[in-house]
Amino acid sequence: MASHIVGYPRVGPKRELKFALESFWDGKSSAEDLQKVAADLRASIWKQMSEAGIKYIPSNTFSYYDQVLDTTAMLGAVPPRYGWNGGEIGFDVYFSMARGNASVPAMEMTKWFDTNYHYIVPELSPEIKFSYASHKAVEEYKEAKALGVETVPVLVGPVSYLLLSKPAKGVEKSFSLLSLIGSILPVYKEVLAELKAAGATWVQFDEPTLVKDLDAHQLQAFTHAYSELESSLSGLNVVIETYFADVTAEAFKTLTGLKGVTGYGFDLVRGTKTLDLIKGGFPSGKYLFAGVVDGRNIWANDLASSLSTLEALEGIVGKDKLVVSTSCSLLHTAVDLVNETKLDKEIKSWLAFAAQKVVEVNALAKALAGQKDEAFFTANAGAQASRRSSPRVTNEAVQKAAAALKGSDHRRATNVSSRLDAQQKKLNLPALPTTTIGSFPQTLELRRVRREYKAKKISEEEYVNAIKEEIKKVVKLQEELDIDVLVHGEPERNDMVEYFGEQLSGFAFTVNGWVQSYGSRCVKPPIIYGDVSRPKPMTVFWSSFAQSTTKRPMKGMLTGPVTILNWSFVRNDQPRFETCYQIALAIKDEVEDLEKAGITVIQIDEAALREGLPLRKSEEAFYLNWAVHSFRITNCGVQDTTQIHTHMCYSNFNDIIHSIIDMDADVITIENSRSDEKLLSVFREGVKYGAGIGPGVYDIHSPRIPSREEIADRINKMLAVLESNILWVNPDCGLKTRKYSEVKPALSNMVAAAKLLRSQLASAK
Ligand SMILES: Nc1nc2c(c(=O)[nH]1)N[C@@H](CNc1ccc(C(=O)N[C@@H](CCC(=O)N[C@@H](CCC(=O)N[C@@H](CCC(=O)O)C(=O)O)C(=O)O)C(=O)O)cc1)CN2
Ligand code: MET
Ligand SMILES: [Zn+2]
Repeated sequence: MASHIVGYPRVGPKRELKFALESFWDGKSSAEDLQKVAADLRASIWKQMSEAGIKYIPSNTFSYYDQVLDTTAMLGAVPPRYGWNGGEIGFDVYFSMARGNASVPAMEMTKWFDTNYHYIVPELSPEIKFSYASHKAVEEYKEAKALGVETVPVLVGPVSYLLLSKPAKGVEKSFSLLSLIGSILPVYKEVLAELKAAGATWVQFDEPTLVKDLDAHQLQAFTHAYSELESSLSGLNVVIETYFADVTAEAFKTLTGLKGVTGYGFDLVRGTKTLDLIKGGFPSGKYLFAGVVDGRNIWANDLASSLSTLEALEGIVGKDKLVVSTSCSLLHTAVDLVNETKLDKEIKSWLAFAAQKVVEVNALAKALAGQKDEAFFTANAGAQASRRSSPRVTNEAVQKAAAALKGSDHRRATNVSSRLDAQQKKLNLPALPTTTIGSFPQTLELRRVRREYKAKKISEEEYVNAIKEEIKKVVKLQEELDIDVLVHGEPERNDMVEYFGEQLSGFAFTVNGWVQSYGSRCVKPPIIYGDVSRPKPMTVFWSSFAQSTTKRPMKGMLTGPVTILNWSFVRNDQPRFETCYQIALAIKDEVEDLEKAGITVIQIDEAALREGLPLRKSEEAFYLNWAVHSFRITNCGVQDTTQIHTHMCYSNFNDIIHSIIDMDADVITIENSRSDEKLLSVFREGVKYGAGIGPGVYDIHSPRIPSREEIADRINKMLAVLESNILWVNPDCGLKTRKYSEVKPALSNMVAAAKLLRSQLASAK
């Protein structure tokens, strides 16, 4: 019985890759230093899997930034603005595409399906000449082989690659991305030939778009692509991986009918309906890669339950054709539980990170082969039982209060335009008010202060004073820049979700449970293991202090329930909406305490609302309903004069704009500039929108500093579709990842642009 891992985290158990990348980008270390760290990480992962007994070990799942960008490099699909002149793509071009450089902005970055991972969106045009420009897949295969490890090279499948791309700017609308399939397949063929020559016997194509609602034309593209590849695939075993949801009956039919393919991988955690399709008929002689170990979460697998699923599948596909696997790449979970020294022992026994999941996959495969590790299974059953019955998981009062919310409605009493009038009387803001999204740069000094306080190396008093100084500095800077609605800069927060998790009951934390979000940036999602409640106010102290240092309005800054839910590792023992309602009640208490403390503008970030949208249309309405309801619960109790802001990032909102309006926030600040202002088209199409809105005027994910003219130009585009009295001026997102040397000139240009347009508006009157 065989075992397989779809993919593995590359950042390293202690974020070694992150530090190596950032040091290289800062010019503090060489390309060779970076390559050495990367090679050591790959070697240790391969060794670990091979020692665990995994049969199908992936290679080419490492990436210096992103696997879709790696595919863009493989295909030589570099947008002309990066000045690439052919040849093997090096760090220069590669990182310019990812991060931009002094003269050229970065490529667009967007959410990878419904995860908190972000990929770099390929930009394609009919004229593009593809060429084999990065041999990384082959090099990694050979590198593992040289270490004595036979691997399965993983490629982003050709059809998913195109479906995840976008037409380059200026390309005519009728251009179909799928029409490029014939142009990219020759490169894939070269890669396959080279892999075969190097000795590869298996190859894995990740085609996760197969879990979406695809039309007949899109499905046809898979059939076409794989029959085109058939001769190149001969002599290789081929597995097509799908993940993140179940596949439709049509997609299942297409997939299992593909030529040249030996096996199919399915996510059997999120895609339980796929089980019925498999039971309804699985092609004989083909391999089933059964993804029973959850790659999206940190819970230990219920081995007994997985084993019975696998036994049933064995009856269908045959003993020698069933492969035990993970539900998706382990990229989306934390790396190694071994490094968690501070976790409560009982809670720790409920968990498995990537390294432990590898062991689970292997234990299941061995059990199927009749070599069950009884001790391992017994310990696992014990942990499952302890989690089911532990009193620390349940809080009946919370359960009751949350249950009462379901089915009821929660809304502010007056409509948004009359609220905005009441707020303006109080706030007296200029036209095109300027603001920022919340965080200011997290300097090394600041991180040191937080770290030393956590480690009890400095006293509470020293810590509080240091944070107060930082807030004063940030307030002063904003006043000097002449920003209208201020923020305190979030210096006391490590992360906008983790910070709240740390103060709510029902959450546990890790020390090293990092998960890659984009590039070198990682998050440490808290673990929601029990019913959620708020023992005491969380932000009132800092927000009140910040407000006391300025006459300008200071935004209270909270993370909303949907975002806390979507960016945590959530319970899998109750529906997501139940957990979300519990968090909503906790945030509601916080909103009301802030209002009582005299904070008149409160921002409740719902950065992750869009990414939680189910991948299948049929499930969207249900999600949007409870998600938007949860948001409204948090602020339905405030006065008309309290202005509620929300913020969202990376959002393709056009399809859910009515739900966004239904959140009934007074002001929304929204990412806009790193996605070619796609957001604005929804207003161009005439959607009625009356609340305040601040589409981001510049991309904060890039070190590049936008000019006043460029920002003014962006604001002008907004004014063409939105009334000037509802428009706000702000960056795309928080500034915590930037340096002050970037933030000061960028914000200064932003305020100058707003002032320029204010005067133009005034003289036009
Ligand atoms: N949860 C979440 N998801 C999100 C976002 C977000 O802000 N939060 N933003 C969007 C974009 N994604 C982002 C993801 C991460 C970061 C980010 O800045 N991450 C930081 C980590 C932030 C953090 O929590 N750092 C801690 C830990 C500090 C630290 O690094 N300490 C050292 C200690 C070393 C020592 O003891 O000497 C370490 O652990 O390495 C802190 O600042 O307090 C990073 O990777 O650099 C930004 C955006 C989408 N998804
Ligand atoms: C990822 S959304 C970020 C919102 C948060 N208030 C910040 O400014 O960092
Ligand atoms: Zn954001």
